[in-house]
Amino acid sequence: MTAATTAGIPGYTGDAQPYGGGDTYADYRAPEAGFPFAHLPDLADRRLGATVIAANDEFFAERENLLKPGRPEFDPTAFAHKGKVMDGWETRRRRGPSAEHPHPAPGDHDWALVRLGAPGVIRGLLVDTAHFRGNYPQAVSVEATAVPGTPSPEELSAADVKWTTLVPRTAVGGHAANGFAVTEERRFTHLRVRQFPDGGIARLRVYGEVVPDPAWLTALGTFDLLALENGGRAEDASDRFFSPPVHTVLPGRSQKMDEGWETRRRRDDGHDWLSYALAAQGRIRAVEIDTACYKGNSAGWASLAGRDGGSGDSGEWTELLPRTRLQPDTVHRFLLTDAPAVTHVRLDIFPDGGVARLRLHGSLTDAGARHLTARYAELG
Ligand SMILES: NC(=O)NC(NC(N)=O)C(=O)[O-]
Repeated sequence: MTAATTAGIPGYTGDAQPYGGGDTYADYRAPEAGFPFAHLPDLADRRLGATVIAANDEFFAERENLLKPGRPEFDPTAFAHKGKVMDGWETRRRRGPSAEHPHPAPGDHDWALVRLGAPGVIRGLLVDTAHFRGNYPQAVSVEATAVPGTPSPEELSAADVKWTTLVPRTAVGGHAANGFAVTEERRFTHLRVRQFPDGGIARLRVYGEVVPDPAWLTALGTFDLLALENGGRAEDASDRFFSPPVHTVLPGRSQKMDEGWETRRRRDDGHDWLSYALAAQGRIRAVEIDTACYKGNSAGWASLAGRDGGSGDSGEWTELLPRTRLQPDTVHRFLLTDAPAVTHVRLDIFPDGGVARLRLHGSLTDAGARHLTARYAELG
């Protein structure tokens, strides 16, 4: 069944049909228009260092599957000692206390604790029950908290930890993309996911905006002003055909071609581009343009421009790096002298192709540091 929920996001409930062969996603329930928050980074991305630090039960399938990249898969022939092999987090069936009371109590549930890879403001959640057709949870809830440092599961479970409810106990559907809009304007570090009374969830995605710790960035002094983990954002692009722009600001280097940003082959006389917001106003001193793994399809040339104060069509673009030849599968390094203070940059590539990473090493201006500090305080 499908019921309308908040923000026009469909709410799914009820079983999916038993798998009857063929395309395992043929009857998967998901909104055709996608989710209004799915363009945002996943704060629970393993590539940012997120992890499922604990769960009370993972009898059929391990909790870590919740954050695996990529789509959950289903092999109808795969069985192991514990039962059906499932690509998700799945707990055993709960039983009541006696023959007279064989069913779980109303409040019985399983839980998992998730540390976000980059703390931030959460705008939306996906509780994906793909392939859990008759063994998905009847309902789920999601809570969030902000605990500094690296708390243990025991510390997170302490009575004095304040949890904020993002999703109250809500019925979900089997083999469905159960999405929830979140309106809590707070910076969070950890989530607690509960499934009532038990069952399986394939993936958890936590879409939002990274809010870095200004004290850490100030202590660093010089850092990558564009890195997602530092609060940088890929805002818009001319093309996302093969892989998304956010890849260019992820940690580490690409190991495969699809781990960067690659546009389709242009058949006109135009060129592709990507626009970004820095963590805050800063001065860039060193630029890295990495075309790792793009050997026959690297961007041919690239230029970089910056503006101060606002994205969109306001403000003047200032050239930071003129149009420069790029080599395939190469880290290019450029030093900038006396670059102006900017809040946004634009990477233009000619005519098309791939860029794996863009790194903009520099420092926050005083105004940039003040902006970050104020936002950090405002978000509690
Ligand atoms: N057919 C099943 O999937 N059974 C059980 N689950 C697994 N993974 O075996 C269960 O109890 O939900």
